[in-house]
Amino acid sequence: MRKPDGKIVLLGDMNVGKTSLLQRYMERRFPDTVSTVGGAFYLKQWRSFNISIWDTAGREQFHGLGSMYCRGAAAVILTYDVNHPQSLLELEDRFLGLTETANNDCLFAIVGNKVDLTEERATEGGEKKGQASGEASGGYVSPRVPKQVQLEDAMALYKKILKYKMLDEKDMPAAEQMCFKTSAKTGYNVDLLFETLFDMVVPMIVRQRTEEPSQIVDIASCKTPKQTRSGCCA
Ligand SMILES: Nc1nc2c(ncn2[C@@H]2O[C@H](COP(=O)(O)OP(=O)(O)OP(=O)(O)O)[C@@H](O)[C@H]2O)c(=O)[nH]1
Ligand SMILES: [Mg+2]
Repeated sequence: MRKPDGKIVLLGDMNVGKTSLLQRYMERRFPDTVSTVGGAFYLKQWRSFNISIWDTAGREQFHGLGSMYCRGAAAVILTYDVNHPQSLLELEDRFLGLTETANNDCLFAIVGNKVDLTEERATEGGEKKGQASGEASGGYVSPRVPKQVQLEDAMALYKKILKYKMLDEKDMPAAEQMCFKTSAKTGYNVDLLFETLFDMVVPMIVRQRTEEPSQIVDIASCKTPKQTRSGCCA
């Protein structure tokens, strides 16, 4: 197997849909998933390049492995569930620190998954119009307007990450370009997410390749240093 040319890593809390996003993209389906143990990767050929996409476990007990998976990453997909604001906060508190091992010019995408549920809930909310807010249903009090994460919150986190990484906003893709709302269930924006990143990662791979040879010293072409009379190198 040829060594992958670039690496993309999915990070985020358990249950946000990392595995589902990857399976939706790679296998074009939305199968039942089990909570990931450790990590797993897919290889995607994009143009003439091989890109590995790593799925990681969000469960706390596997947290220590995260920085290992991020080693040498060209891009990290920080995933949250749009219906669980806490999962966005976790990205900053728990997952951002794991990206220290990624490449210096690593790209960050912030992805709010499960948008299909917000649409469902909005429709349900509309149907129940007229009911008292927070009305008890079978003992469970459901708020009329569910708390959802807004895209602006994700964009604010993106800008915070650039500051934290001491990256100049001018040199990096804009927040609007790097914050996505997706649904692994319907496939909404899933291709856009992965393929936007592939297109951004490819020039990084090419740049890396052109920079690398200049660091290699060609011993054969090195001239033998002239000897001075005293025997020291000139
Ligand atoms: N409605 C809906 N459900 C989703 C979506 N994505 C994932 N799910 C469901 O959410 C649950 C968790 O999905 P996973 O993909 O296993 O989550 P994960 O982030 O990989 O979780 P860990 O492996 O534990 O870190 C599963 O029941 C999925 O079917 C989505 O876009 N919409
Ligand atoms: Mg998983």
